[in-house]
Amino acid sequence: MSNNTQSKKESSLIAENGPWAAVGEHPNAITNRFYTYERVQEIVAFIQNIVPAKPEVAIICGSGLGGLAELVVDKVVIPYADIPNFPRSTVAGHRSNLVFGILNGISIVCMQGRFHPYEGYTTAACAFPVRVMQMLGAHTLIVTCAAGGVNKSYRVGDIMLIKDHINFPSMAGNNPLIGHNDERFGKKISFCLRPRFPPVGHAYDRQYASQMKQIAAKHNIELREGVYCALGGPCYETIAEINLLRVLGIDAVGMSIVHEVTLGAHCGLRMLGLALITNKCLSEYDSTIEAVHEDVIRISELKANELQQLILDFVGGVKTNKT
Ligand SMILES: O=P(O)(O)O[C@@H]1C[C@H](O)[C@@H](CO)O1
Ligand SMILES: Nc1nc2[nH]cnc2c(=O)[nH]1
Repeated sequence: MSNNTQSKKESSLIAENGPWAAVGEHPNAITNRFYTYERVQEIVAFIQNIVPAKPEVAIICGSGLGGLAELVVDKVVIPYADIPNFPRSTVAGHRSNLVFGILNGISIVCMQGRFHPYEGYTTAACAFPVRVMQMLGAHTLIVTCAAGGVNKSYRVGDIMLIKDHINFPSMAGNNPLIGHNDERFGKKISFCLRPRFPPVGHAYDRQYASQMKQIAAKHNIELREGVYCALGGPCYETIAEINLLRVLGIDAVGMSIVHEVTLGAHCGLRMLGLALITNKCLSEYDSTIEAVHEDVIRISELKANELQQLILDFVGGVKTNKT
C-alpha cells in the first residue's frame, strides 16, 4: 500500500472514529460513536417495516423478569439477532427479544433482555435501545432490575421503587453521553434541543412514582422506596464495598439501569424504575452466604407475578393519563 493510500485510509478512520482511532485510545473514551443518529434511524426503519404500530410505553426487563412479555397480546416478537447492528444479551435470565403488542390496552415495546457493561458493551451501546424505543414513539420508559439489598431492613423479595440513583461508572468518567452530542436525539422541548449537559435530578418521574405507590397499596404489596446504585460488575460486592455503600445511603445495588435512564433523560422520556431485591448484601466477615446469579434468577421468577401486576396496572394508568 502506498503512503498516500495508507494515510487516506487513516484519515477516514479518524473522521469516523475520532482523532485517536488510528493509534488506539483509552477505553473510557470509546462511548457513543457506533450508534450514530443515522444508524439508530436505520434500526428504527427496519423495525417499523415489521411493526408499523407506535408503542407508547417502553419496558426493559431485568434478570429473570422477562416473563412480563407473556402478558402482551397481539404480540410481535423480533429477536435481537434479526435486527441489524443490535447487540445480544449474553446473560442467563435475559432472552434477546424485542416484544411489541398490547399490554392492558396500551401499545408497548418490551426489551426481553438488556445489555450490561460487564458483557463487554460500552455504556452507550448498552443504552442505545432507549433511543430506538423513543424514536419508535414511546413517551414513557419503565426500567426493572434485580438488585442486592444494601439497606439492612430490606428483605429478599421486596420491591423497591427507585427514587433516585448513583451512577458510579459515570462518576468515574464512563457515561453513555460522552462523545458527540447529537441534538437530533429526542424531541424538541421549548426552545432547547437535547442539551450537552442534561439534568437528571428528576429523572424518575414523581407523578409516576406516586401512582405506583397507590397501585401497590391497592394490591396490598409493600413497596420500598430508595436509592439504587450501579457498579460495573460482574463481581458482586466485597463486604467493605457494601459497608461503604451503606455509609453513602444507598438502598440497593446492581449493574444496570443508570445508563438507560441517562439516555432516557436525554431524550425526554418520563421514567419509572422498579428494583426487585433478590438477595441481601453481605456485611459480616463471618457470614458464609454469598450472592449468586442462580438465586437472583430464582427469586426474580418467584416474585415476577407481583412485579407484573404492578406494571400491568401502571401501564393502564399511563393510557388514562394520555387521553
Ligand atoms: O439486568 P439486571 O440489572 O436485572 O441484572 C442484575 C445485575 C446483573 O446483571 C445480574 C447479577 O446477578 O443481575
Ligand atoms: N452488584 C450487584 N448486582 C446484583 N444484582 C442482583 N443482586 C446483586 C448484588 O448483590 N450486587
